[in-house]
Amino acid sequence: MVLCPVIRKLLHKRVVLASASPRRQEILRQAGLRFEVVPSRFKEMLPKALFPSPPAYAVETAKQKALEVARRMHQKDLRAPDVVIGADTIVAVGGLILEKPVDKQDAYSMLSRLSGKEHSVFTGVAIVHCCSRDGRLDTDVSEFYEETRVRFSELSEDLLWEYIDSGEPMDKAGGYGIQALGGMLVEQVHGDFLNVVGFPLNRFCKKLAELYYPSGREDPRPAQSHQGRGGRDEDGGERTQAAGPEEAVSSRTGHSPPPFPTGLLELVDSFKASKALFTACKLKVFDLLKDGAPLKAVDVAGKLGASACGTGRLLDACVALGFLQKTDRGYSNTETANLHLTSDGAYSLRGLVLHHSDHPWDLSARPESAGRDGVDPHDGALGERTGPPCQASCAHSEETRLGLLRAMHSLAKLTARHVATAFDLSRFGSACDLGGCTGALAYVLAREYPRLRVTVFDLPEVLQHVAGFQPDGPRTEQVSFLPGDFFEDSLPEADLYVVSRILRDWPDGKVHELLSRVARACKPGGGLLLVDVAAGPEAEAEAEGLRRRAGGERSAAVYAHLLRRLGFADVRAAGAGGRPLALLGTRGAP
Ligand SMILES: O=c1[nH]cc([C@@H]2O[C@H](COP(=O)(O)OP(=O)(O)OP(=O)(O)O)[C@@H](O)[C@H]2O)c(=O)[nH]1
Repeated sequence: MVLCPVIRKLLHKRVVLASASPRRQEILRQAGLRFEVVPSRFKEMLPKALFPSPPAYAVETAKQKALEVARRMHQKDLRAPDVVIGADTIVAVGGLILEKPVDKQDAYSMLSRLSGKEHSVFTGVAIVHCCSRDGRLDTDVSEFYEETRVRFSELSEDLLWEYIDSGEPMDKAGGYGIQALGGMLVEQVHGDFLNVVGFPLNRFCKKLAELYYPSGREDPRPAQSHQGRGGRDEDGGERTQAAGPEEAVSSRTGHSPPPFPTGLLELVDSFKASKALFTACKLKVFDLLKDGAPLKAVDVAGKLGASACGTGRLLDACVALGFLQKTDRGYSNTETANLHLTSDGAYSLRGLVLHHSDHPWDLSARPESAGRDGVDPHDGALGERTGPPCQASCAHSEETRLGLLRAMHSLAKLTARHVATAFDLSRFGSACDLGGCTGALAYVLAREYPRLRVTVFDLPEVLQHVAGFQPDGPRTEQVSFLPGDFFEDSLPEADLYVVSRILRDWPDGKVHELLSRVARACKPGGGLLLVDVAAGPEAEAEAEGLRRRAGGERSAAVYAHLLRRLGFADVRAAGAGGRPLALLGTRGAP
């Protein structure tokens, strides 16, 4: 079947994943689904002998997991989510069903049973559409399963025990994790790999497509049957009620709707997601949940002096965004939140988030830029506009400038080591970081290259604040600060010029002017390190479109082309965390 973009169909629904499996959460999150996680309390103890086949068992377990969550959530708030997804993964070998091992000995007997043989991995999935009406919960279950066949090599006793002692088998069906160490055991996989990991994403999308893009206009929904009448869908799955996707209604009334405004709705949705993050940071939710025991929504509300209901919604939104986790004991921070969203985390980005929240337009513009010589960094980035009215006032206030410095400092600190090590810069003896602000990158460059002397060149009104941002530990003599304007003054002499995170909001003309000045100042054999490029070909295209609309990064290809035109040769790109990060060009002979 032809796949359609289906995940977006769930973006505007409240979706709950009834699973504690981190793998399922990751697979679905990476597919772009937004959801809350409410692990099911359903005990996986259905009598296996009653099922005609192993997948029938997996499907029923998945369904019971999802229904348990739907009912519990409905009972709690008299409001069920729109969709609950449940899944169950099992291994079937020689008529036996293997689930998660209960102890090491159990893991040993499972793995030795699988050694040198082929087995099947089945994941049953239930998609439960819920509707609370007059205090009653109506559910509509669609279900399916996927099979993947996996062949193991012959496993030596030593390998078996070494693997078991790694601890990996314990929370995995069949006692192995194909995505990690367990991959060593596997000789052949026939079918969907993600199905083995715990969630058959491809089949899930096809199922959603069946539900949300019904084929014929006359009878838009796939043939369905109802619970109690023993109906089965084409996968052998039981359906309790017809699914209710919106297209079905419009087809029945004969009304043909306009094209679905996906981009617009996604924009609204991402605004809501950002808003939840901004609000939680402002209210210091992550500070509150740091280190301590998990807290219930009412307790968080009490400490914040906010309403329990609103706080609960905010916390659930943070769970869906991956910043909080929710268990029976309450809410607690995820690793990401501890590291980046608390006020005093070593890599805190809270300042950046707060600045984004208060000054969405001047975030990346340099603090001094607005109003200077009538140059507006957003010119071009936002068409003919001469600058947002908010900019003059917010960019001039001292408090705003400090907030912006804090934001830029935290971001530079977070990425500095990646930037400093993206290329081998040991051939350079001196560097000049243009607009290097608080010196966050300069200090890391100095630490990585003990021979390198780094000058931070920035406006006097910026440099007057840098004392408050000096790094911990011994001050390095390698770093010095020089006041100046890189558009007006001669650039300090250096073997390497660094242009990091300052170009994104400038119009093309200003970018060209600055890089031309760098090219003129750079000696043959000298370098230009340019940081802040958009990721990947798709992201590049998107970045170009987005940048034209609202400012932002340019693609690596655009910058590389410009650097070559300006006389830089051997322009190379390097990335970090799977996305492009920086370009290094070497100045050729003029
Ligand atoms: O190769 C791999 N095979 C299986 C897994 C993981 O194994 C578990 C299967 O257990 P189950 O389906 O019962 O799910 P739980 O983890 O108990 O979570 P629920 O709350 O949904 O019941 C599953 O986590 C797979 O991801 C694996 O990681 N690799």
